[in-house]
This record gives sequence, structure tokens and C-alpha cells, in this order.
Amino acid sequence: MDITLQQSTIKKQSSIEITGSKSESNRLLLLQALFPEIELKNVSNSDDSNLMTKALSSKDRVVDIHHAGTAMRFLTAYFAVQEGRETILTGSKRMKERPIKILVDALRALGAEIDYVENEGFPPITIHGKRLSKNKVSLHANVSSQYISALLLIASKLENGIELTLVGEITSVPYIKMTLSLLNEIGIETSFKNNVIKVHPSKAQPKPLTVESDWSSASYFFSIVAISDVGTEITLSSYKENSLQGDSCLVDIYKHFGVRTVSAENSILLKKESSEIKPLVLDLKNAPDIAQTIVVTCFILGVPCDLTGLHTLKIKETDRLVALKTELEKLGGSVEITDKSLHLKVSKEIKPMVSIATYNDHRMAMAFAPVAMKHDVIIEDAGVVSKSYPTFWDDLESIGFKITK
Ligand SMILES: O=C(O)C1=C[C@@H](OP(=O)(O)O)[C@@H](O)[C@H](O)C1
Ligand SMILES: C=C(OP(=O)(O)O)C(=O)O
Repeated sequence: MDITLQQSTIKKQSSIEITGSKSESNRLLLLQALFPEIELKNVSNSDDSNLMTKALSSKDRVVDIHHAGTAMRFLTAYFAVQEGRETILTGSKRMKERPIKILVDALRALGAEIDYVENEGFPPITIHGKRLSKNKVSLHANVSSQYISALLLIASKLENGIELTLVGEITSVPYIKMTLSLLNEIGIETSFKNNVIKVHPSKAQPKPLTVESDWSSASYFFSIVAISDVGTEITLSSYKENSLQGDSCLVDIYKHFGVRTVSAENSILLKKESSEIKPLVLDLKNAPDIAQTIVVTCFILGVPCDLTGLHTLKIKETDRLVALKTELEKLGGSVEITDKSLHLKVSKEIKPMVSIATYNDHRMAMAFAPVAMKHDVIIEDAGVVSKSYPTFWDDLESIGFKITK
């Protein structure tokens, strides 16, 4: 369904409760399947987490995880250690184009039995679950950190734990650290020194855990506050003092756009304090999911930006670099891309009533929504947001956006 966002002025003060982090949820759901004593609160209501929950309890031979990248990667490792079970793990058309060879090779090196059903290196795959006997493996770390997290999540079920040697530059490091921290929280010992990660064979001590709300989802409100008038405030909950989510770097990045973040118990207050604007230069290899939000903020504010570290964007829900260039140029922007960087030139105008294509990518829809603070804009296939943030449009309406469905 396409929706029209009419030019809107948002409320001076508002507050929103954001669903749990899908990254934390999908890790903890897998750990809960391994250690059923774990109790979870504030689990994400996203499609990706619902798919993860369903897949973990499914007894079917074919498990379809649609667009959910973390579910695809984490469940590949999970089903590889389900002794005696054969599972065909598949996904959407796009999922069949997202590479999985590095993970499959690493699991095979540990003793797993996995076959490709269609194309070598890509889902769907047939996984013959068995006991894995080895514990040492090397893998390339520059394509997706999800392969590394997948191996770490099952490591406590391997007789001798795991020792991973990471080859090349390590991408999306905070997501690896999130996995290790969650393992530590349930009593599993780990170490990460230079390029070697170890999960020691240790007994888990499961306990109740509360998932922090999703920082990538918060990014759209950082963008909205950055574009709003000085004095505008939005409160978001439920956030913790020390986040495991790398996207909490938004707090520092959005200072650049005059947004101050004040932490209170269980929440953060975003406040627009200054309208001074400077060009932005940023390496986002540690926070790839907020790239679209930041580029669109810059475009709307008329600030140029140079973003690097974007090599993983090409293999996400869509090729996000090409999608950003295409849609920003429809709006009147001028964008240069390589396969790992994006340069946005100063923009002088924003064209009204442009129809933004979303390419089955939730973040395209959510990142472009703030355009409505300047002009009417159409967002195509708006339901796509449910991948990570099902109530996104309702929450926008609650802060003053005018939406025609
Ligand atoms: O482990 C995770 O939860 C994620 C890791 C990142 O992927 P890459 O490591 O492939 O960049 C990120 O983009 C994705 O949304 C979630
Ligand atoms: C890249 C994303 O998700 P995944 O890789 O889990 O599909 C995302 O949510 O932006």
C-alpha cells in the first residue's frame, strides 16, 4: 500500500515507546531455544523477530525466514547443531541473493553438513544437523558480522567451545560485541583479543533479561528532531544507560545537527538546540543501518555529506547505495556513489509530491518519511516497515505527521 504524507509540522513535545531491539531479540531468542530457563522481556514485535520465534519452534522440514537476514544466518548455525534433524532453510527472492558462503564454509570446517539447494553460496540450503567435533576456524570478517555472531551463538553447545580467527578488516564490530556481551550475561565466558575470538566451554547460568528498545528505530526520530524547530523535544523509551547496540552512536552523530540527547531513567530525551549546519564526514562501518537516516537528514537540511565504510549496504534488503541515489535524485538531490561510499552534494531544492520507491527495504521507507516536514511525499509499499518497526506510521501520526492511507 502506498501512503501520502502531507506536509506536516510536528508537536513541540511528544513521547514514543519503541519496540525491543531486533538484533538483541534475535540473539536472545536463539539462546532461549538453547537454554529454555532464560526469561525475556520487551522482545521486539518486528516481523524479523516473529519469524525467528516461529522458526525456532517449527517442526517443519522447510523453514522460510522471508527477508530476515539475522534469522537466516543465526538459524543456519542453530540447525547445524540440531542432531538428527534435516532442515531446508529458505527466504525471500532477495534473501536468495544475499551471500552465506563464508558462514557455510566455516560451519563445514567445524564438521557441519550443509548443501546448497539452488545456487552455490546462497540460500536456500539443506542443513543436516549433527554434533560438531572441531572448534577452530578462520573466516573473512569484512562481508557480514552476522556470520561471526551466528557461530558465537551456538559455541556454548560445542564440546570445546570455539576459537574464531577473523581475517581482514572486521566490519560491524559492535554487533559482534553485542553477541559476546549477551553470552557473558548468561554466564558464558568469552574473549576477543586482536583478531581472535574465543568462547570457552563454560556452564550457562540463565537469568531474566530485558531487551533494550531498538536504537536503529530511534534514528528516524533523531532525524525528525534535527529537521524541526529549535526547542522541539521527543522522549523515547525504553533505553538503558549503557547500550549494547552500536547504533547508540547516534547520540554523538546528531550533536552535529544540533540535537542534544539527555538520558533519564529508562528513556532518552532528544532536543533540538541549535540550527547551525556544517558538512558531515563519517565512517559508518560500525553502524551501517543508520546510513540511510543520516543521508536523508543531510539532504533535507541542505548539508553535504561524505560517508565511507558502506560496503555492506550493497548486500542488505536491497542495494542501499543505489536505492539512496535513485530516490534522492528524484527529490532533486545530487549523489555520487562507489561500492563503499556515498557523497551528497549541497542541495538547493526538494521537489514536492515525489513518490519514493522502497525496494522491500523498511529503512528506505522510514528514512525518507521526514521529507514530509518540508513537502508532501508518497511512500510506496509503506507496510514494509514491519520488518523492524510495525507501528512506525502510527507513531509518526502521534507526533503530528498527517498521513493519508
Ligand atoms: O547482527 C546483527 O544483528 C546485525 C548486523 C549488521 O549486519 P552486517 O554485519 O551484515 O553489517 C546489521 O546491518 C543488521 O541489521 C543486524
Ligand atoms: C540489514 C538489516 O537486517 P538483516 O540483515 O537482518 O536483514 C537491517 O535491519 O537494516
